[in-house]
Amino acid sequence: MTAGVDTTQTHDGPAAPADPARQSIVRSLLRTPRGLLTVGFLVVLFVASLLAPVVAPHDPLHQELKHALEGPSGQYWLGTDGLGRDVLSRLLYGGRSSLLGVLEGVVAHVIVAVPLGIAAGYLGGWTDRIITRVVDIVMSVPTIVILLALLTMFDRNISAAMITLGALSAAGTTRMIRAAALSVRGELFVSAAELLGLSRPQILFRHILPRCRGVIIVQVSLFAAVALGIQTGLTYLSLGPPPPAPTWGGMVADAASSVSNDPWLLVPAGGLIGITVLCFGILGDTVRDITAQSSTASAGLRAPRRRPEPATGAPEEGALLSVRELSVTFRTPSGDRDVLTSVSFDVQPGETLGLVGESGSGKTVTARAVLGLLENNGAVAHGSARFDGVDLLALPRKRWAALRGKRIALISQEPMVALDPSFTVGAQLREVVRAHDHSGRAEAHERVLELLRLVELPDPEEIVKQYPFQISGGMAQRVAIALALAGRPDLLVADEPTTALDVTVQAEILDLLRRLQQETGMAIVLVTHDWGVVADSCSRVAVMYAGQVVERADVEDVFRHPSHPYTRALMATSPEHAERGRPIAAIAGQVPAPGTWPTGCRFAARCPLMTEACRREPVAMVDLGEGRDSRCLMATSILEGTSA
Ligand SMILES: Nc1ncnc2c1ncn2[C@@H]1O[C@H](COP(=O)(O)OP(=O)(O)OP(=O)(O)O)[C@@H](O)[C@H]1O
Repeated sequence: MTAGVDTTQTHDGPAAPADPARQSIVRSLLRTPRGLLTVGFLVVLFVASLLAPVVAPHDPLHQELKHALEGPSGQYWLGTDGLGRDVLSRLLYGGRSSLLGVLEGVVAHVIVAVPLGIAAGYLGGWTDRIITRVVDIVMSVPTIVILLALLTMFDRNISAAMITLGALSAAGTTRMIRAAALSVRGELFVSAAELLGLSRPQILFRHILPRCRGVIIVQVSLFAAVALGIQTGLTYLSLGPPPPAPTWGGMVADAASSVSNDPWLLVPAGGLIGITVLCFGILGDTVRDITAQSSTASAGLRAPRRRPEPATGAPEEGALLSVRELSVTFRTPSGDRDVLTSVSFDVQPGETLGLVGESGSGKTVTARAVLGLLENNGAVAHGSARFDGVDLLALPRKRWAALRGKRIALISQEPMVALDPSFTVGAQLREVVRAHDHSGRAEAHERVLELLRLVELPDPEEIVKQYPFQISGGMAQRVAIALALAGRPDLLVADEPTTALDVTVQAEILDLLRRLQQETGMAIVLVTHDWGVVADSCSRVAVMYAGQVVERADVEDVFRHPSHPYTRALMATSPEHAERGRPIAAIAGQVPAPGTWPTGCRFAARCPLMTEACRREPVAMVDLGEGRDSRCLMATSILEGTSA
């Protein structure tokens, strides 16, 4: 393996493409012709209405009966109404009350929907259940009946009606924002932020809210279109400001009454209302297209949250982390699936434990369950994970905050998804450093540079200014390691930290982890399927197969004498064990998927040593002494060499 890092290298892999979520929605909107056209139209309309006293060519109330019902002319650009009033001026003045009504409704809509939707989606649990029920009830309320009653009670107060409309219609928007927040909550950078010790308000304002802004803009635009339609309808029915005050709805009503004498009169008011409603709709659709990825949030399946049954089994003497009988269930569309059963292992301070196994064997689920980061549809059904004497699986959320990032940290396979693309590397590191050290800006900046030097990143002053998509995968993984080290953790969970990187960078990152471990004395749980990595980095290993640990031992023992046929087969498939000139062996068959596990040994169908006894009943872990365990009936004879 290569030691050290080429400090002249700035890119050790292709840079990731820019994340659309990072780009300003407004900028993207203005780049599309329809976005530019609709935004331009609405801005001109708002400004012209606001400046009506300055820009309107006539007094909107002034009557010139001799000019009644005239068509467009040099004097009256859009003609006159039945009382000889200038239509253009009335439209501009009418726009003030119509657009003000829309604005009032939109403000009420946002004030109600955004906090409720975000709270329901991000906080979940009871908050979500209560908000969802209230939303369901409000959605069944007939809004228009309430508006009509309100206008009768409050003497045609259109502002009260629009504010009520905004608040009542917020129910649907609350649902959409909830779904978006729920999906963002499941993203790895949010888990990583939680794990790095950031507080909930910090995560809410810095990570969740910006990600939901696309959905918010879409919903608000669509609501504005509806609000304008309703506002116009109410003024059409004379439920708004009384005549002669100009309103768009009132102008349509006037035009309708004289449509047989002058059909033109319907065109300016009707056309303007139609185009404005259309513009709000197109605006919403365009923003939806731009933020398609983030707005297609789905709530997903949720597993019942239940307190895991405590596991028996004493922790190993002096262990920093002691996982016992860990079982995890996922709720899937085809029913509940056990994905882990009775996983147990120990990690001593300062040591590296390798979790090894084929794809789908349950390594990542084990790591995430221990860290309290299971996806929404997953739940720990049984077991314990004692960290320094405290059972992590039984910890309430609040007490997790005291451990996350400070005593336990995570680095994942995809460094890019663990970094929020909306912020520079420096901003993200500073935020985490300040959360841990409670330091000032300057002090935090110094610590950030120190961390970047610690992970051997060249030119830290430059890197702090970069966004994650501007740096390479290898550099991003170093930043992720720096983030993890910010809280000076005792335990680092590294989930295949080099899988997404190219081979030379993999070696550098593993060297870096080893050096950091020697310097800081932290323990590491290293998830990998690479025996080379196990040999180089781990002191102990837990081999996983189909949701179980099938062998636990010191690394030297495993390499010298594997006691489980699966370990033997897995090692034989490792490129290091391939004989020159021969193809790398593969284990015949596949890991059985959760839900299809046999009653007996789960490896039986692929095992060369399988006997009838193996299929009969579940195989328990056999203690082979000297810290070795194996889930194989033949383990002793394999070690004694009496089995082939
Ligand atoms: N959210 C989920 N819902 C349902 N099943 C899941 C979920 N997450 C993981 N699983 C299942 O759990 C099993 C173990 O997955 P896990 O990701 O832990 O495997 P792994 O050993 O880490 O594999 P890899 O090396 O490919 O990452 C797999 O069968 C997987 O399909």
